[in-house]
Amino acid sequence: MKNDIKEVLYSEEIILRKVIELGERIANDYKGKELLVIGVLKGANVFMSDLIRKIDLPLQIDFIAASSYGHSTESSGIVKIIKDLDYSIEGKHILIVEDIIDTGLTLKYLSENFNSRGPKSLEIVTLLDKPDRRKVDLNVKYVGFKIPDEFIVGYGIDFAEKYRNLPYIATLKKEVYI
Ligand SMILES: O=P(O)(O)OC[C@H]1O[C@H](OP(=O)(O)OP(=O)(O)O)[C@H](O)[C@@H]1O
Ligand SMILES: Nc1nc2[nH]cnc2c(=O)[nH]1
Repeated sequence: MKNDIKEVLYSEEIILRKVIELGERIANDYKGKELLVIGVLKGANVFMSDLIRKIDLPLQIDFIAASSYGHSTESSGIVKIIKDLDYSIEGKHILIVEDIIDTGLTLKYLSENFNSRGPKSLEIVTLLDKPDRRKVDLNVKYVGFKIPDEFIVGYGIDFAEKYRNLPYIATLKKEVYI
């Protein structure tokens, strides 16, 4: 697996520092409120597990599994819900957790879907953001790192379901995915 890596962009230590910073900001913003944190599977799983342990507040968690059709490096824009939420979000403060925002199509679809269920508030936290790739407007309150348009893997993020268990975020050698 490590032979496929071109460059480590964010080490375990750098990621941890960012997760702590985001967790503290979120805890501060939601003080006194009941928070429901929703992870978008599968990619956000690793980030979400670390993040919730750095939010020093009582909170609940839930997951939704969404996927763009296709397994290439390009988002198709057609979002499919594979596993819906277990609980109602009506009247609750919702924080959606994503690993990466690219075109924004996944979160656009999920935000509209969630907003139609009547939450008290709805915000987004993402570890990685590729603003140059955005196809739709999105209001993202918490962003870990803004990254250029490079294909990355690790820390939950896959290529063809591999590399999710890398503890760092890295670029792949071109010959691996082309
Ligand atoms: O902004 P977008 O262009 O919509 O792309 C971002 C989405 O793509 C990835 O998920 P993917 O569909 O690959 O599923 P996964 O989380 O199971 O890997 C990522 O986790 C986001 O959900
Ligand atoms: N693995 C992976 N999935 C993505 N989805 C959107 N951008 C990316 C990326 O850079 N890497």
